[in-house]
Amino acid sequence: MTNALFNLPDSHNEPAVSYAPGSPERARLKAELDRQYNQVLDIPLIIGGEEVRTGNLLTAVCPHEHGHVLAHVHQAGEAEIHLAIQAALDAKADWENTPWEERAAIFNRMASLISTKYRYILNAATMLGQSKTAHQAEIDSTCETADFFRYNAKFMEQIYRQQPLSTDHTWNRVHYRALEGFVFAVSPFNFTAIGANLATAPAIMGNTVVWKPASTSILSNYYLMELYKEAGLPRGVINFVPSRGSLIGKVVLDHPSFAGLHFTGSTGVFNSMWKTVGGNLEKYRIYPRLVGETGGKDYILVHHSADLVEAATAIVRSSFEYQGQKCSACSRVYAPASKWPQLRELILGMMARIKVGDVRDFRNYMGAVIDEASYDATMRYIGLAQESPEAEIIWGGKGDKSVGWFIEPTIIVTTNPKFITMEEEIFAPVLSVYVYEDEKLDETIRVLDGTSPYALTGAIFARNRYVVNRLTAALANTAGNFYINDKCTGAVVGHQPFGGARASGTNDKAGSFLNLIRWTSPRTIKECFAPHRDFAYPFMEEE
Ligand SMILES: NC(=O)c1ccc[n+]([C@@H]2O[C@H](COP(=O)([O-])OP(=O)(O)OC[C@H]3O[C@@H](n4cnc5c(N)ncnc54)[C@H](O)[C@@H]3O)[C@@H](O)[C@H]2O)c1
Ligand SMILES: N[C@@H](CCC=O)C(=O)O
Repeated sequence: MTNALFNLPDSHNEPAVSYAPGSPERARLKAELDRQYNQVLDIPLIIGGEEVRTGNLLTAVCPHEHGHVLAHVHQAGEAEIHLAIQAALDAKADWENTPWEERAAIFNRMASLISTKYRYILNAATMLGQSKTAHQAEIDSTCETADFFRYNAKFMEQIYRQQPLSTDHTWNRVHYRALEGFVFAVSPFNFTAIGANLATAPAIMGNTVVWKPASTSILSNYYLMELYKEAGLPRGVINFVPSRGSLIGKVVLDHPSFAGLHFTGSTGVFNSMWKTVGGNLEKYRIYPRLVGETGGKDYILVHHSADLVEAATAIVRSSFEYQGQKCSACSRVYAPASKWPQLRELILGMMARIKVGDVRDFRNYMGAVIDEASYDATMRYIGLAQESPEAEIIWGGKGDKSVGWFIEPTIIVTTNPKFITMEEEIFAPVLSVYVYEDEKLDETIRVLDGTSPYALTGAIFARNRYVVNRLTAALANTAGNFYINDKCTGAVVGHQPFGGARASGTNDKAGSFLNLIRWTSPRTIKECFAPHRDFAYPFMEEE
């Protein structure tokens, strides 16, 4: 429809439900958990709106009960990947020419469906398939996902309103085109909301997408596709292509119409894709946009002026919520020697209250890690700490993978600030602590800055304002998301644009207009109302 300049509904953040004992929401979530636990889905590819079954199947299981199958998932081969690319290209013209307010309406409907019918479906799928507790599922698959949809519609509107100056005789306009080609979205297992945002952020800007979800978050990601369909997203705009990463990466990145990569995952995978793109440059029609948010080795630095209860709370929450499997999770702490005995006691007091187990039991604070590879890798790191004279495990340290991939929340204290667990991303419930001499704060800042290649999130705890100011300046390049007297996890869409630098990614800030800018190729249009009629300059006729 034309002949009106529409205003979008105001954006707001979806309020989280508490699932308190006896609440109707808790009863509905439990019922949905039972429904999904007691069925085995057959999950197809979705290409151009059609379900495609290849018969080449992977199983999706509960990480906390790995013998329990949730779904059989059809995997794409080379032929289906080509079909998905073609479906995205076929859908492109209609979608990019759809008026922006129509696209925004679909996104607002997606958000409304999440806050009502799909809240329980997505939360249950995220709990069962990714082993999140009810609270962690709620803030991810409901709140953050709905927030991405509502706010991205608003950010699109903001971008489109950015227009250049004009004069009496010229009208200058910027036309925010979609990219010429299709976008490849590749998502990690750990946030349902990230899977949602990686595919839909390019889509709201008029692009069509080939989406490769992680094999270990397939259940919730499949329900997202159901939601998009129910909200009226046209066929072919997002094509759902579960597949082996290395296969789909090779086929897609080889295609001349590949126009952009929207990736979140490990640094190694992103680096390898970037290299492949570099080697293929001459094949492409355009320079592809490469957006990748990658690994982290996030820290909390405690100053002796800090409130220790607040610091201990932040350390425990950001290290162990969702089993430490947030890219933002705290995995190294720098604690002042003068306060370490009290801080340690406070932390251990909280640890004693943490229960680990099946997430359907709402008393558990933690579930299992995502798969056997993660379990084995984490236990190897714990083994290194057990054997080292430089490290002492002061909490946890054991694992049991007989039923689920369970690892005790583990705290290592090391005398070596560059001990391997202070340096490498483990992506599991393992926290390392280095105790520094209070008077060596400057040296500790330098060590912190130079210890790990990552720069995603970091937090400081101090009440001395001069110290807050000094640390904020000195640690400027150590984190793309920096927190003062708060935990280093839990960025909220529209409030804390999210992304890191160094080896943590391209810092294109999910949850802000900065990310959406990457999915448009602006065209400047100058129209002249009084074109010149004589080519000559005035001084050409006389000296
Ligand atoms: N910075 C952020 O915002 C952010 C957010 C979430 C997770 N992460 C990071 O993600 C990682 C954990 O997630 P993960 O284990 O799912 O990451 P991963 O890198 O193993 O996988 C990410 C995705 O890439 C796919 N993939 C793997 N190889 C591929 C290839 N050659 N071509 C194309 N796709 C390929 C995987 O199948 C998956 O879908 C951690 O490093 C974490 O820090 C970062
Ligand atoms: N945005 C989330 C982390 C996403 C990565 O896994 C947070 O801020 O905790």
